[in-house]
This record gives sequence, C-alpha cells and structure tokens, in this order.
Amino acid sequence: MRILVIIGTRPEAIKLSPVIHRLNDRSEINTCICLTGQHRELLVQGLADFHITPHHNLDVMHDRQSLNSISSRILADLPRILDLERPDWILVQGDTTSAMAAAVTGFQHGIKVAHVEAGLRTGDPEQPWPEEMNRRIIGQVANLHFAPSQTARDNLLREGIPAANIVVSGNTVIDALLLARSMEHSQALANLPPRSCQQPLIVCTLHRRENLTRSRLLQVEQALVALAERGNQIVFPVHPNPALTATIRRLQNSHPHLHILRPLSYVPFIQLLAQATLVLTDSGGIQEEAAFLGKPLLVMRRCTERPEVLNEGAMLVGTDSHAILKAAQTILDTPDRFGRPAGAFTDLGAGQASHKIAEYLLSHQAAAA
Ligand SMILES: CC(=O)N[C@@H]1[C@@H](OP(=O)(O)OP(=O)(O)OC[C@H]2O[C@@H](n3ccc(=O)[nH]c3=O)[C@H](O)[C@@H]2O)O[C@H](CO)[C@@H](O)[C@@H]1O
Repeated sequence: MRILVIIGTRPEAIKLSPVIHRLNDRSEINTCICLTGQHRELLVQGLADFHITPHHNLDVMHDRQSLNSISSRILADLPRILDLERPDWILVQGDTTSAMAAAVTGFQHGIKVAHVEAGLRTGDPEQPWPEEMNRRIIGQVANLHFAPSQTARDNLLREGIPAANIVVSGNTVIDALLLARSMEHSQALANLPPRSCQQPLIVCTLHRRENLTRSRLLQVEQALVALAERGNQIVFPVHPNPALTATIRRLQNSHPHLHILRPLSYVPFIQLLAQATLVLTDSGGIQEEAAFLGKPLLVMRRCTERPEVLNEGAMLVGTDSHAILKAAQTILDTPDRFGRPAGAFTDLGAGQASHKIAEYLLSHQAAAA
C-alpha cells in the first residue's frame, strides 16, 4: 500500500511525525512525504525534531503570499507528485490551506483521502479563519476520517458522514508530546529565565489570523506588561508571521520579566510548557498539550473547536486585556484549584492514536482486497 503524507506547517509536522514513524514500522506500507512549504523555517524545525526526511517539496511559499496563491500552486503542482508516486491514499492532517488543497487534489484525481484530526468544528465559518472552512471542505472530500474524540465524531455524523468511515483514534498530538518528553535527555532544552520558585511562569503564544489586528495585539500586550509588573515571568516564543513580529518586537525590552523569544524546537517547547504555572494561547495544539499536561489554560479566542479542554477547566478569554488579567489573576491566586495531574486528561487519547491510524489503514486495505 502506498501512502502520500502531505505536510505544510509546523503543527502538521508535529502531529504527523508519530504517524509517519508508525507507518514506517510496517513493511507492507510504502510511505512518501511531500512538503508543500506553506511554512519554511518552522516546518524544517518541526521535522528535524522527529528525524523525518521528506521526499518532495512543492516550496509554494513566497513573501506575503495569499491563501489563494498557496492553494492554486498546490492544485497545480501536486498532480506531478501523484503521477510519480501513484499513492493509494493521500494522508492530510488538520485544517491548513495545504491540507485542504491537497485533499481536493486527491479527490479530483480519484485518490482516496484520509483525514487525521477530522471533525473539529466551532460552527462559525469566520472562527477560526480560514481553518474552520478548510476542515469542513476536507470533511466533504475525505474517504476516511480519523476523529480525535467522540465529540468530533458526532460533528461528522451530523454532517452526514457515514459512521463506517469514521474512526475515533485520539489526537496524535498526545503521541508527539509523549515522544518529546522521552527525548528530553538527548536534546538542548529551553533556556528558562532565572526565577525564584515563588515566581509564576506564564507561557504565551499568539498567531491566529483574526487576532493579528492592531487593536487586539495592543490589548494582549497591555495584559502581558501588567502581568510582568505583578511579578510573573512571561515567556513568549513568537510565531514568525510578519504581521505579528513587527508589533511584538517592541515588547522586547519593555520589562525584565517579559521574555520574547524566537520559536522553540518542539522538545524544549514541551519542556517549557511542562514547567508553566499558566498557559495563555490561541493555538489549537497548545490547548491540547496544556490540557494533557494538566496546566491551567486561558484561550485567547471567543470559541474553541475543542470543548474537551473547557471541560478540563480551561477558559475562553478573548483578547480583552481586562478579561485576560482578571482570569489570569484568579488562577495565579489559587493555581492548585485549576491544575490537574499530568496525563489525567484522556479525552484525546493517551498516546496510541498513530498506532491506531496505521493499523486501521492496513486493515481497511486488507478488507478491500
Ligand atoms: C484552528 C486551529 O486550532 N488549528 C490548529 C492549527 O495549529 P496550531 O494553532 O496548533 O498551530 P501552532 O500554534 O503554530 O503550532 C502548535 C504546535 O507548535 C508547537 N510549538 C509552539 C511554539 C514553539 O515555539 N514551538 C513549538 O514547537 C506546540 O507545542 C504545538 O504542538 O493547525 C493544525 C494543523 O493542521 C491543526 O491541527 C490545529 O487544529
């Protein structure tokens, strides 16, 4: 069986690396990896963390490129790889424009599409934008849907996807996180700011397109400075989106407790997260990772496609500085009320998702033969 795995961005590299390792374990499967290049440095970093070597790179990204041009270049260039590799399956993950364009290309070429992390929905096409619509489009063209949770499965059933085509696998991010923790001894780790044990550590990330307006960034900046002034150490690895870096750079020397960093490799980032007192993010993957690590979590969005993390005590705070400060202070005053033991949250699986995905693809192929 030939499987073509498509990877466009850092989170896809992280979430698909454990799947690629499980596929490579099986001699019956020939796995080929094609990068779209939607991210450049972040993607290279993400793959290197897991020792994955790609076979093809469409290299679609140019400075200030639009989503339309990313999509059109993938639609135009991926067929060349399909002709070369002749895969039985195209495997895509999540909700990026790369995954959407690759899934549509597979559909148009009559190649079966398997979707990892299928069925996440906020119900609002604008939030997150364009990811909610990307995942809905992939859901319509995919033949097999690996849902990370029961809730995601229910979303797909509501949209008319046949139950027989949905497998609840868990989320492969948990597999990646556990792998990263097991690799800590062999890697250079996060350079954490020196702090006394009384000083809380807040890990912050922000990059959703809808949050990159001047007014929202200003609100988040105000909240971060106020939290630093209250004696918290804040570590903020900044996503290299130019719309973000241009603004956040001015925070660089604004307070000695505010540490603005370049993106970290995955293993040090997970180590940092594991030491956090509080996580403040609009990232999808970090919501999942923080919940698994039992960390108090504030989500800088108005809705989430991950209701499971809200059940775990995470809160939606948007980007209003007062709302962030109020919620953060409540948690920092009584962190023990909000934290959980690491690994207690199992709604997204406990590290077996990649194995289940590889085994299911094999058994599906055997049944079809
Ligand atoms: C709308 C939405 O929620 N969509 C998500 C979106 O991804 P995201 O929001 O999760 O994206 P990011 O925040 O960029 O990446 C996060 C990963 O990066 C690691 N990290 C972070 C900082 C750092 O310095 N070093 C690192 O290693 C971190 O631990 C984590 O694993 O697309 C994915 C792909 O399709 C989807 O799965 C997913 O639904």
